[in-house]
Amino acid sequence: MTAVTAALSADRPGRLDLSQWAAEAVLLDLDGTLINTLDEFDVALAHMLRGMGLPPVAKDEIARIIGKGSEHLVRSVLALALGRAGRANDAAAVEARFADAMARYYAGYGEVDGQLATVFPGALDGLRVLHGKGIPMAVVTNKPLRLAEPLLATKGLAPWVQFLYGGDSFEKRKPDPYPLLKACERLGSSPARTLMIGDSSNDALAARAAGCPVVLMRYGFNHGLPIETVDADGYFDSIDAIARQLPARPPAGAKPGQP
Ligand SMILES: O=C(O)COP(=O)(O)O
Ligand SMILES: [Mg+2]
Repeated sequence: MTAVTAALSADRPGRLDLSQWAAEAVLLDLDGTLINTLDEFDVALAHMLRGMGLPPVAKDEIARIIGKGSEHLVRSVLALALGRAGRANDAAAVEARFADAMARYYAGYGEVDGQLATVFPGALDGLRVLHGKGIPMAVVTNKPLRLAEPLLATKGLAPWVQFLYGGDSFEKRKPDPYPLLKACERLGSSPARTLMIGDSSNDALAARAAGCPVVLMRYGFNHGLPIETVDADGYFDSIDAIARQLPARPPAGAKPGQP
């Protein structure tokens, strides 16, 4: 039995007892996990739609679409707005406007990147605690690097994170396991000993396929669905709470079981 299975079969079936499980590394999602970026998405998309002469889309509708990358977000919002304007909104109509919409979206987002976003309570402390325990971290987001990089820096999270991978870092993105596997490779950790912390089914699916245990934040977006409907190893209200439970990483060279 692996240590993960052993910890899972403890007194809370289906849940991973983090205090009994030594993490070699942690992977973190960005939007909805570390940072609340809903207001930035809202402003950038409003800028895009205004410039295209299309009606606005509500914030709660945007919250349900976030998490699958900018292209998916822009295509979905375009289709919604075109439909509301009484215009054709099939795939061909959306594709015809896609490049223009993306350019407007990036321009709108670039003006507010990091300014309207807030770090979720406990996220920064959580990163500090993980760092103090010697656990290396990487951020694996579907947000493009050009937006993710300044955001992480502006919000003061960058110094705690070894690597950042965006939705455009590789050919495949979450829910594909590829970015998680590449992050593990770079961190020198085995997937089975690397904890993914996310906020959506996208993160959970990618982690399951990569063989990483996964815990999910209750405050995130998750495509508008209750988070506990997603198969995961635990559900938490703050990253701080996760970080405090995990044991410190044993020094390099220590044998399993050694203090
Ligand atoms: O869809 C996005 O742009 C952000 O997604 P994330 O939740 O992977 O950070
Ligand atoms: Mg997310």
